[in-house]
Amino acid sequence: MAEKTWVRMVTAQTPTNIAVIKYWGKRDETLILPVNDSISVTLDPAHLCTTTTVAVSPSFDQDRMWLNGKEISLSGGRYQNCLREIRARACEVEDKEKGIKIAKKDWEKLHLHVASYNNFPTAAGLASSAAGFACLVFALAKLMNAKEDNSELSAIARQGSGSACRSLFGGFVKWIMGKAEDGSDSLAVQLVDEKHWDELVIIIAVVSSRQKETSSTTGMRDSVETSLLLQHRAKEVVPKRIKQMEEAIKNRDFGSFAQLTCADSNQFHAVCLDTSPPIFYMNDTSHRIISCVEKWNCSAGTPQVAYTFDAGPNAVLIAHNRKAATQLMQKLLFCFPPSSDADLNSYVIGDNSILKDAGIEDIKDVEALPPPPEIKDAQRCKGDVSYFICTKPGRGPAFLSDESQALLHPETGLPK
Ligand SMILES: Nc1ncnc2c1ncn2[C@@H]1O[C@H](COP(=O)(O)OP(=O)(O)OP(=O)(O)O)[C@@H](O)[C@H]1O
Ligand SMILES: C[C@@](O)(CCOP(=O)(O)OP(=O)(O)O)CC(=O)O
Repeated sequence: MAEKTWVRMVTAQTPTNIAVIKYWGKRDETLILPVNDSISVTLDPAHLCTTTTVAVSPSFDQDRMWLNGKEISLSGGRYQNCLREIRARACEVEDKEKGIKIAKKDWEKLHLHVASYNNFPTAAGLASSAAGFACLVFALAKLMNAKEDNSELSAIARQGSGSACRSLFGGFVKWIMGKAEDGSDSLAVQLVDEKHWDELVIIIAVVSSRQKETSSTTGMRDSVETSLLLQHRAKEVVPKRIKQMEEAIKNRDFGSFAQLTCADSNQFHAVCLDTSPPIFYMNDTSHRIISCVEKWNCSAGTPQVAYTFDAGPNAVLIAHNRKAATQLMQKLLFCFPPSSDADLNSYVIGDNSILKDAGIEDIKDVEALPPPPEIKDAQRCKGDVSYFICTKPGRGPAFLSDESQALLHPETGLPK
């Protein structure tokens, strides 16, 4: 090994994803092996993503990690499993310019520094663990010159958080549950890339950005132990739905896509209710959003928007196209206007150019919106939604080569 002065770094950016056929329940808790396949759509990293810098240096005396600027422990089993698996695949690295040579066997002794930043709330039901673990594994694989492809890396990210395996790809992604006891065939594959169905528009209603009461991990463990509906779902319902969903995505059949997405979200929450003690992830605002979309889809004759909810009250709304998204925004802003002192540009974030299409420039335009005709006696619930994020299906992980975007200092390897 060269002198004890160098620091080698890699920075990557990884998207989050939202399942349209849900993963809920493990058959192996340690390896994180699911009881059914799942399918997700990757969200545009321009609006929701994790940035992670990983560094190695002979001067580091222990593995350390900083999440959103605060040091956290890496001693947890999930971090340890990911680090062990990726270290086992590390290869020789040589950078003649910097005088760095790391032999394969050196990786066992060398320590790592990791700094990660989520550009959205952590542990608030917006899948920070998915983007986070995918980014960690993706960046480490590059740092360590591992030769595995993204599907193989997904099987490592899976051991950090199940849903993380689906964040190794853009577009629509399937997590194949696999059969092997060692989990080697439980990995993600890309169904289609983000260009395949690029007219879809996604609006997330952040109903609460507080940390949730029952984590996904605990919730699904309780469901596996107590819910009969979960067993029926995994065995009888999901396998058929996966096939139908793959067809709907391949054919860009929005009617079928929306019907399957909504039904699967509702069944996942029914499993939560069927769990003992029951788990309530959605709240009154979530239910009002469902009702608003259902009434509109019904009156339009064909589905305009699909809704899906993860382990929290936030709604992820997938609109057929820009026109449907514009109408959706008008309906949502009528039903859930911002509190009077709010600034519209911080109430609707992400790609908020949709506001312009909707003819909304300021709060006065929101106040003047007509009630959605399909909702009888539509109520206005000010302040029930914290904010909206407008986004779309997006690409998979990418490296950031510009050192100024690194989260660690290139000389000290400590957070900037
Ligand atoms: N950028 C990151 N890098 C590594 N680990 C992360 C990162 N962000 C979050 N995590 C891990 O994920 C945990 C949060 O996961 P949790 O499942 O509770 O919330 P979530 O993923 O935001 O919500 P959900 O999975 O329900 O959508 C954090 O405590 C941390 O351990
Ligand atoms: C409701 C879900 O979002 C559950 C996600 O669960 P996690 O992947 O967060 O759970 P662990 O594997 O225990 O880390 C549905 C989904 O993403 O498929």
